[in-house]
Amino acid sequence: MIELEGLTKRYGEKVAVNHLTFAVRPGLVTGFLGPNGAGKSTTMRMILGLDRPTAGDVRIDGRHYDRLKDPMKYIGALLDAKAVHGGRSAYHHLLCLAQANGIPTSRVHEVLGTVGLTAVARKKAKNFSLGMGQRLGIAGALLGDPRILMFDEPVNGLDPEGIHWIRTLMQNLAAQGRTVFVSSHLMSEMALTAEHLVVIGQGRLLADTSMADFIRRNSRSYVRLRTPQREQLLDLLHREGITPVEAGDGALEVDDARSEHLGELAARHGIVLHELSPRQASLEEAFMRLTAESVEYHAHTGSAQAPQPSRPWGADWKKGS
Ligand SMILES: Nc1ncnc2c1ncn2[C@@H]1O[C@H](COP(=O)(O)OP(=O)(O)OP(=O)(O)O)[C@@H](O)[C@H]1O
Repeated sequence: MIELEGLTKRYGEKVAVNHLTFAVRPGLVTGFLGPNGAGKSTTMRMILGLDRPTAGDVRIDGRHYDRLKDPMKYIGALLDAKAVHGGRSAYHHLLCLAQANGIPTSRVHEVLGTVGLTAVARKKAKNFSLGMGQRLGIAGALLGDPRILMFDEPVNGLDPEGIHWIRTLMQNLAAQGRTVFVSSHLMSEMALTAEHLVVIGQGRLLADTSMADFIRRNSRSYVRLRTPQREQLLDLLHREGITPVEAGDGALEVDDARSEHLGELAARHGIVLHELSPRQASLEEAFMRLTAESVEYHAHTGSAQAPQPSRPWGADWKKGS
């Protein structure tokens, strides 16, 4: 279990992590989500005692990282896969780590097998592909057979096979009862991997919820309507007890409605429709809406920009679990 309490980190004027309080529980994969610059890496560095909190506290199984005897046996982490001495072979890299941390050599062979690097164990790490480097970093995290594992953006830049492998590995580690905490800025990836979600934006906690709950609340289906007779359509919908949402581009959205029903209703009242389309909001869209206000750098092209919220989704379930 990892427990954060009011964890805060300031760099001068910049508040990178702002009073974060949550717990990462064993037996499941917890996704740590946030847009670029949200404070995920800073939080993970504080968990590992690599950065000092400005305020607040973080404990690993009830203790501070620097109070852990043989910390690699409690918590294994992959923060930066490139942080390897390139001139060393995979085997020697892991052997050095094992010897420095009182871990038996037999574990080196075991973890090389687990991550599928046995055949290239004697090759120099500097010749490794991105995927092989990630696997080596993960082998290092697994070396002490820790109950807690933490991975910072482990699938960044990997091909689909590598992504699938890491996803399965994390789920297997959680199924063994371990605590698995993994950061990402991709909601779609987390939806396939994590059972629990912690979302942050500009260092602040935006959501701490089960994935099932997030999906249930955000699998919004709606019908999009566009008409040149907007006022008449609004009046008609209100008379029928239907409250549409303004889409921002002149269109109207009606939640949980059937397009046939709305189309027939408009036809009966002689209202022309230019659009009548059933839609399903994606989880990625829900995540972008949740974090829209806390994204540091927006793209300025319409297509790449986060959708403008027609209403603040997620506002009603912040921190709900
Ligand atoms: N050493 C530092 N000095 C000053 N500012 C920093 C430092 N480290 C991080 N920051 C700032 O703190 C904020 C959080 O950064 P952090 O790297 O933790 O975010 P992140 O969520 O991991 O982002 P990314 O997904 O881009 O890696 C950013 O605005 C960053 O510029």
